[in-house]
Amino acid sequence: MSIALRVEGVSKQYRIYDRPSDRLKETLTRGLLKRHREFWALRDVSFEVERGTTVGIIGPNGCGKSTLLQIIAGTLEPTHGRVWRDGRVSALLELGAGFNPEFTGIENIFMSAALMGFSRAETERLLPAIERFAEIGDFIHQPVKTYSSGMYVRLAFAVAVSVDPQILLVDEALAVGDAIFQHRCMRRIREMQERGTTILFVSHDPAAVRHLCSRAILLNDGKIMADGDPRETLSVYRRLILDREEHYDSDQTDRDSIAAASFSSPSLRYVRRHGDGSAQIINLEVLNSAHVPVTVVETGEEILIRAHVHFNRDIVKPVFGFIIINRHGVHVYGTNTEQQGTDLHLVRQGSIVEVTFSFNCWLGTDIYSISFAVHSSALSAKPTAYDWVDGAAFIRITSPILIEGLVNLNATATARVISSTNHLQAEQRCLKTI
Ligand SMILES: Nc1ncnc2c1ncn2[C@@H]1O[C@H](COP(=O)(O)OP(=O)(O)OP(=O)(O)O)[C@@H](O)[C@H]1O
Repeated sequence: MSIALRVEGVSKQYRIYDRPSDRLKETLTRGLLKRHREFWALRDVSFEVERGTTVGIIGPNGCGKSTLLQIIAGTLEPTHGRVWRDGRVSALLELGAGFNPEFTGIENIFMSAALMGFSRAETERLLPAIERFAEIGDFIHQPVKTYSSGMYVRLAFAVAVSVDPQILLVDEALAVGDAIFQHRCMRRIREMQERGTTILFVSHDPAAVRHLCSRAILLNDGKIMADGDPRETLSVYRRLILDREEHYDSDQTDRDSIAAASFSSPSLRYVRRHGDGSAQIINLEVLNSAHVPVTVVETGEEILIRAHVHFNRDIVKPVFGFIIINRHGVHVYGTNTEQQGTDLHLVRQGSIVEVTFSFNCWLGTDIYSISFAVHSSALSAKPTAYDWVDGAAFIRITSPILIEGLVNLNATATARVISSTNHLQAEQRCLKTI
């Protein structure tokens, strides 16, 4: 087992001052007049992380997650203990951490890269990829204090993933990005997992922890309360929350994180696309039963996925299909015209084909992207994608009731009392007599 990261007996003490003037008084009296209370945000935290694994860090507000991540990133000194890391660490910390608000986006990129040991020439080579990933246009030349939180996190994430780190630390700031960006981030995180990057992922989103992490650590009051399989750790977390009688539980957190993600109108400009160009998907819409475009759909509602495809050459038996993908890259449902027995024998060059799939959308609550493709038959000797667009549209599924899991199986429930206490006592008396 190769270790990428070791946290040894880390504790962090903060000094709490009730008023700003108390700090001044204490400084002026060189500490003779003690005006602070001591507060331990972390107490004797130790763990190791195996190289190439993804570990989730969860816990209630104020339990020390961000403090721990900052100490691992090296931006905060522990009061006791130490951290050993093997390889370049790049961190997407809480909003506000990391960038200088007065510097422009470009200046902050150079500053962050320099802190990670990159030369100016190396950073210049990274710039186009960072700009492309962040996609904040000319704002990259403006001071970051003028950025919205979404733009800030786009730039911070773009920098964090473009420097090819061996260890990536991600604080939950990702929830701020819009749906398109969240999908892009999740895809990039998965690519990095495949390349063997070690990832520490702080999140309040149980679904994200379940899908991304092979292990989860629960922090509570600055101490490790559980460490192991994500499902087991999440269930300890759920019990903790219930015990504390807080106003939310982890399912609510699921819903909060979905609600927090603002929705952008879909645009084919922003998506991943491939194909040999024999046909071109011109547009894709999600419509409700009244044929009105929608981005928010209630689970079970009838929807139509409608695309218009232009043909640049004659094509025999083109197949049109879609896949619905959740935030974690899980293909939740997909079908195509070949499977549905809808056959267009020959489509002539210059034609535009309208394709419509309609169904009742029994998905669980989440944000989904829709990939749409036109391709040759899966049975053909050399299957070819004519045009394939990932993230062609985005929908958010809502539900009036809580739904656990990926799909809504629309269960019904019945319950009835089949034995009253009196019957039970009578039965017990009979049993004793026997
Ligand atoms: N600079 C500071 N000075 C004093 N106390 C601090 C400071 N930074 C954090 N704390 C306290 O330390 C504790 C842990 O904070 P931290 O931000 O690490 O928690 P967290 O688990 O990330 O919380 P959240 O889920 O709300 O982001 C909190 O009680 C917080 O108020």
